[in-house]
Amino acid sequence: MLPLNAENLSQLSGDLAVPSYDREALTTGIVHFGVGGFHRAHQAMYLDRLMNEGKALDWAICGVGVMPADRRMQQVLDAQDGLYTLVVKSPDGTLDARVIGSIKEYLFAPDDPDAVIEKMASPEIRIVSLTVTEGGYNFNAVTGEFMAENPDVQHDLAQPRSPRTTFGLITAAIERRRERGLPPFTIMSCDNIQGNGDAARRSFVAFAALRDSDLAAYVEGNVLFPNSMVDRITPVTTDDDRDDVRKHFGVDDGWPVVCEPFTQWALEDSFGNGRPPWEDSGVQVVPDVEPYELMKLRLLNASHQALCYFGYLSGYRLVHDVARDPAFAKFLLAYMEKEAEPTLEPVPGINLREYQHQLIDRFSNAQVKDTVARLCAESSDRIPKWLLPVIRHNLDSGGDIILATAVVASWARYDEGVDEEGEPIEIVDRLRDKLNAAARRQREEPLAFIQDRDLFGDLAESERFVSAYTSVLSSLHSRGAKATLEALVSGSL
Ligand SMILES: NC(=O)c1ccc[n+]([C@@H]2O[C@H](COP(=O)([O-])OP(=O)(O)OC[C@H]3O[C@@H](n4cnc5c(N)ncnc54)[C@H](O)[C@@H]3O)[C@@H](O)[C@H]2O)c1
Ligand SMILES: O=P(O)(O)OC[C@@H](O)[C@@H](O)[C@H](O)[C@H](O)CO
Repeated sequence: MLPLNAENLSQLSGDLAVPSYDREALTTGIVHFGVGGFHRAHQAMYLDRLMNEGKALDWAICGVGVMPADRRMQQVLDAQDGLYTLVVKSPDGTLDARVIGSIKEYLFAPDDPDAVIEKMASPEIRIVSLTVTEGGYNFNAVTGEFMAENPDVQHDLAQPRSPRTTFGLITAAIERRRERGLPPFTIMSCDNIQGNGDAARRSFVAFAALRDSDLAAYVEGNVLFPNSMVDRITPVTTDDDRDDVRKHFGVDDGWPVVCEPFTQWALEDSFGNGRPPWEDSGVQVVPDVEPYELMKLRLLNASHQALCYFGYLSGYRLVHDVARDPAFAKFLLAYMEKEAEPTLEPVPGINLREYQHQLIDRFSNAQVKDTVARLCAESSDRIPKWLLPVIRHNLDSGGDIILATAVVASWARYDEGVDEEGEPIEIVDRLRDKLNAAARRQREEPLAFIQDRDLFGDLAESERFVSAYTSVLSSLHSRGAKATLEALVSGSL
């Protein structure tokens, strides 16, 4: 079995496409924080497309990991010269696989933060991009305020020369470039947050302001933060995925990526120091990304939350099994059509009804094997950003709220940490202890879960919301998830 690395590329099977460009000749133009599955299925893939056409050869990526768990990515990518296999899985079982070559280097920040700062301070770096999860921006989802009390942020403020966080590292590089008379890089967020560029700007300016006001003014006035909508369902890589790559392509890849065929990226053209010709690789470069973002977050991402807790409590563990259950498909379509769509503006070039049905098809792709567990993780970073805005909008406009509210109640039921068979549920959430403690009180105090103002703001003061929420929660307790979902679909709840 051939290990995947630069030396072995020429010996790989003909079924596996490999970079047609000279990787030795690439120069690095982008530093990317959070090299996980998604970045490797999306941005790195778009750049690899360009490079295969002889373009963007000065925009190779230097990956950066800041979390302890990222050491594994460093080890794998170092051993593989930055190469990995991207396997695109169609619903009919067709595999389209290629080795992606656009990541040239990888730095693990905890080993040498200064090397990361120095890399970003070098003139050839013109973009710093991010997929550091919704929680990575460190703002309160209700107030939007940067959470200065975060101990890692406090560490970086006390020791600005050896920072730990994305904010500390990137801000130090902005300062160093400024001292050297170099123009700043653009900071490009690719996370699932509404106004992700604006949110990144707020967080970076707020962090800089905690250091000094002049630095904050410099970031605010000189660094550009394009907004973007990014989309491609990319599950967590499994050992079966590694085995499949060995079996089908005869190559030993320590960390391949599997994803669906669909991919979309709508991006604002707001770059201060150059950019690759993204539009030549299928990226939609648009003047205003907001309609695309709201469509994607409120239809796709919020539907993921709509299916995951009800799905888990109904005994499902794989997303396609949930989406193929007719009661679930009806529930998701009803949520999208009756509650999410009325909150959206028209989206240029997109028929929203077709988009909704296409989502059910995408969720139903059995080859991708996305897990319900992936969607249930870090809910406290997702529900307030994707679903609660739909509820608030409809409370203000007098629109329907029962289905979106039911999703919140299903999250509260899930966070009790025990399923309908009495088996433990493993809650993965940085707020797990607090959420679990509140959810465990709710059989006696039905509002316990939603009284957390950091997550729900003043929603628990809305009579209409509380009435819908308590009736669904009570049904979840008395009838269980599947019967509750069926009652919601039939309109009897
Ligand atoms: N997986 C998808 O289907 C998908 C699709 C569209 C967008 N996204 C976006 O990409 C993000 C990452 O998804 P993924 O599937 O690659 O996940 P992943 O777990 O494979 O990778 C996440 C990366 O972010 C890093 N990270 C997490 N918290 C961080 C923090 N506080 N500071 C710095 N780095 C941090 C992790 O260490 C890791 O490198 C999502 O949260 C989402 O915003 C994902
Ligand atoms: O990865 P997250 O945390 O943004 O959210 C979980 C999923 O909803 C998300 O990953 C989707 O699969 C993705 O946004 C599809 O493009």
